[in-house]
Amino acid sequence: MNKIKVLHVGKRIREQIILNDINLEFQDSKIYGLIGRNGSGKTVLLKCIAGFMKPSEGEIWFNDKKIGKDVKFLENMGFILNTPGFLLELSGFKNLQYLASINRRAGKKEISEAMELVGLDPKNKKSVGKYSLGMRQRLGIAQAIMEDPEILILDEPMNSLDEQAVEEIRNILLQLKEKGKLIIITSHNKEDIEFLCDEVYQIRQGIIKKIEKI
Ligand SMILES: Nc1ncnc2c1ncn2[C@@H]1O[C@H](COP(=O)(O)OP(=O)(O)OP(=O)(O)O)[C@@H](O)[C@H]1O
Repeated sequence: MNKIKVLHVGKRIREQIILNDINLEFQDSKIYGLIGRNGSGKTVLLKCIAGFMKPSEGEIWFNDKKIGKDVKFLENMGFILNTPGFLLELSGFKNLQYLASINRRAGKKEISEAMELVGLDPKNKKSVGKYSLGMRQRLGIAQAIMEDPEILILDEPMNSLDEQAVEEIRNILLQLKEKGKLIIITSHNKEDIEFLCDEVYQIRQGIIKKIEKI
């Protein structure tokens, strides 16, 4: 059973308070949504949870390990944060192979399966530079799931996707939840959040508030 605890987390960037006393708890088999205006701090919070950014105050725990102390980064995590940077001259498959060589947890089979799941052909030799935005976004999702992580942190995973793709990705996320994954997503699309998330939180002026779903 995985649990993430965010305890009294604050973040200041150059005297600006981005996050103020954030307290949250996340667990397996659930999808959590973060909403808020542009610049409200959603990405900063996700980066703190992942261990890519250090909170100014407070602690983040992954099970019995403190992020930034016992472990550098959240363990067993797949993520999309910012636009995924791919090597434009290589195919999608080669890009994922390159990224998989870092952790050595995903081989050719796992990469192909992740690509097929998001509707990309692993045999397609087209270079990523010639991919549409939607194809790149799908590749980003394939990269996040190829190592079969227990935790998924996805910053606007539906960006640039058309209606059909959004529907497909929604179903994939729901399947992953059924498999026991802990998923945190941000979205500007209310419908995605309503449809997908078990719990929704809004960040406003650094403060987080649980939104009761209608
Ligand atoms: N590395 C950084 N250096 C300076 N300021 C930053 C940095 N990262 C974020 N900020 C500032 O923190 C605030 C929150 O940014 P963040 O990216 O978390 O917003 P967001 O809610 O994800 O917005 P969006 O919906 O546009 O993605 C913004 O004012 C941003 O300018």
